[in-house]
Amino acid sequence: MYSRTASYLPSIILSPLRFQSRSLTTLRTCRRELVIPRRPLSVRFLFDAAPSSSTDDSDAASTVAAQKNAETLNSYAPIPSPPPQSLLYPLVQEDISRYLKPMYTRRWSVKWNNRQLHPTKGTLFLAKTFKLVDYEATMSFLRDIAIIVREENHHPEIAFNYRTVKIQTQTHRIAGPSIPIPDADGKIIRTPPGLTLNDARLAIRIEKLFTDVYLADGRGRPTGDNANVLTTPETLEEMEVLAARSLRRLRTDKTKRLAENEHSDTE
Ligand SMILES: C[C@H](O)[C@H](O)[C@H]1CNC2=NC(N)=NC(=O)C2=N1
Repeated sequence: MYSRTASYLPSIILSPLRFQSRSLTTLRTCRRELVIPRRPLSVRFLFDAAPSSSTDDSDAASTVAAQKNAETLNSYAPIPSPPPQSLLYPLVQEDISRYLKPMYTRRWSVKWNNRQLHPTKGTLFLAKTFKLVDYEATMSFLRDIAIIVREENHHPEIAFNYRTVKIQTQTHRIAGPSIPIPDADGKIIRTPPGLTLNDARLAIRIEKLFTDVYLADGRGRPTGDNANVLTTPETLEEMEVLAARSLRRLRTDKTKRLAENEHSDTE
């Protein structure tokens, strides 16, 4: 794909006349080849399939449904108001008790230093693996999640399979003191990733969607109690221990990678 594009490019550069005589379709194909791989097909599909408009009736119906959903969800976890973008502080004890603890009983957990879905970022994530009955249900759930994600402007990492959807969310830069993390170019100072009210909101909305729609109509399957033992920090101290541990790992790994790069440069 890239090689076809690459072999075409010199002819554009070397021969403007020949380039002009080529059909625009070829150029468009060429551009498409360059653009499409940057966005996974599944994600394009999800957004393209989002409903574009709704009638007054369905607006009214969805408002009623939304109120009903809010009541159902509030029975186990309130949705926090979105924090201002400039005040993305890590969750405090009250937030953990109020928003995360009820979610732990629904198989959400805090993953630390998880590279499985994101090879370059470690540290804390709020995560859950959902189970569905078939691929149609999985695709539908992903589409519904994509709508919530767009509304929240908070983008979790998502991996999916035939009947499972793995979600993990973190806030890339939390407010607070900066911590030096060495990057590819050398040492930089930045605030580390962490968990904020944005992550709690997103997780609660996705949980609400799954419970009220997918579990309710049988397309979602309850996650059994025999699922793997999950990490569920209930106090700020426990959360900070995890954060410190994962950051230490992140920094050590980056330093190691830097050293390896230097080593290969000198060879
Ligand atoms: C400016 C914009 O709001 C931010 O870059 C958002 C976008 N989506 C995001 N998604 C997630 N998961 N974490 C973030 O910190 C984040 N930041």
